Amino acid sequence: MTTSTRGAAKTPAVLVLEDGRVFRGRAYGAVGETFGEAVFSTGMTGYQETLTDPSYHRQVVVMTAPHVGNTGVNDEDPESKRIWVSGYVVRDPARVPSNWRSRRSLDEELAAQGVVGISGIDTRALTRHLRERGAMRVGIFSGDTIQDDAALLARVQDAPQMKGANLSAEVATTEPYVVPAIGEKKFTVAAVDLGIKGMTPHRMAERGIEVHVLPATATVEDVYAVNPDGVFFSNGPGDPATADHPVSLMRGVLERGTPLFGICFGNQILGRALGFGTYKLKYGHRGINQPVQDRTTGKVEVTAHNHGFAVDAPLDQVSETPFGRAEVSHVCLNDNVVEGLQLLDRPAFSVQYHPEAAAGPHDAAYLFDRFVSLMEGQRA
Ligand SMILES: NC(=O)CC[C@H](N)C(=O)O
Repeated sequence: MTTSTRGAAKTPAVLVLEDGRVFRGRAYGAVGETFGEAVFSTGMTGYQETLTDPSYHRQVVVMTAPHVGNTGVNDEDPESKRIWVSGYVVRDPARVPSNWRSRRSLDEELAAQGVVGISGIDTRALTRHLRERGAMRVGIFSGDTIQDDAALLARVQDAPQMKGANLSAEVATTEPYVVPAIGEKKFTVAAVDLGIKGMTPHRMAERGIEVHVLPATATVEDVYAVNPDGVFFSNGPGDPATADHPVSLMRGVLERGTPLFGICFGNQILGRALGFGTYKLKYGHRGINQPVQDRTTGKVEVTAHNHGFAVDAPLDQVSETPFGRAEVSHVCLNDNVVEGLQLLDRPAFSVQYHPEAAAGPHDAAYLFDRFVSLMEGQRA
């Protein structure tokens, strides 16, 4: 990737999908080339949180909202230390950002971080294509990297697939760190970082939890060395079928009966730890308006999603697992995909979506309170 930006808005760019469909537009952000899995996000706000979510590592994100960058880039909203998307696709980027917190334009930020993007293409047509054909590999090429379409297509078809990708270690912390409780400390949680977003420990800290964030390679001994009241497994990039170490770590936690909560990748890990399979969705769920039903209360919540894989568990029956009975606690009302699991004989549950979502909606914030209740129950 190169990062020259001067005149990028006039530099031609080409987006090539692995099935040969081509879109032509203009460079946005860094000029150069990039590859990844093409996925679309329907969120109309929260682009900074999307770009900096480590779960988007190796994905090229297509924004269905036509105007992106309107509020520029601030220093408060990132979910991690850098942008993780491997490429960014927008229709009509803001020419003049306007917001009291804005420090620079999104175009400048993408360029400064070396993230290659494309603008000025028909993102609606591209999204419909991905919805019909499914998420697939893509390349974006601008400036000197443009060659004839056949040569570009061959390069896209050589790029790695998302299925089978083991990526947590590429994004997670290598050193443990502590996020202190806000106010009085009530609990200690060991959070296994598979690609954690900054807002997750914050949501726990707000509830009096001191969060010990541990590397993805943490062992059962590392987890129990912090004397946790609860253990958390984070979101993260890649294919859950490859996450053998987190699955065996989680089994160690389930055996001990410590309260356990998982989000997104963490839900897929719980699924696997219980003996269920995972599979790749055709085009996944990404956005901030996905309807989910909490089957334990019957309530419907509007939620933030970012997942391309899902757990394969029976919806309408209680399953016997090595850790007792388990059931599907949450389901997506658009397509009946499993969105949450809970154990009936042990204090453990997880959701496939994002109750921490900083850009909102916040309907699902109660799940952090549920985790607190499990930890309180264990003490009583
Ligand atoms: N946000 C996440 O944790 C995503 C989990 C997994 N990488 C998926 O795409 O399904």
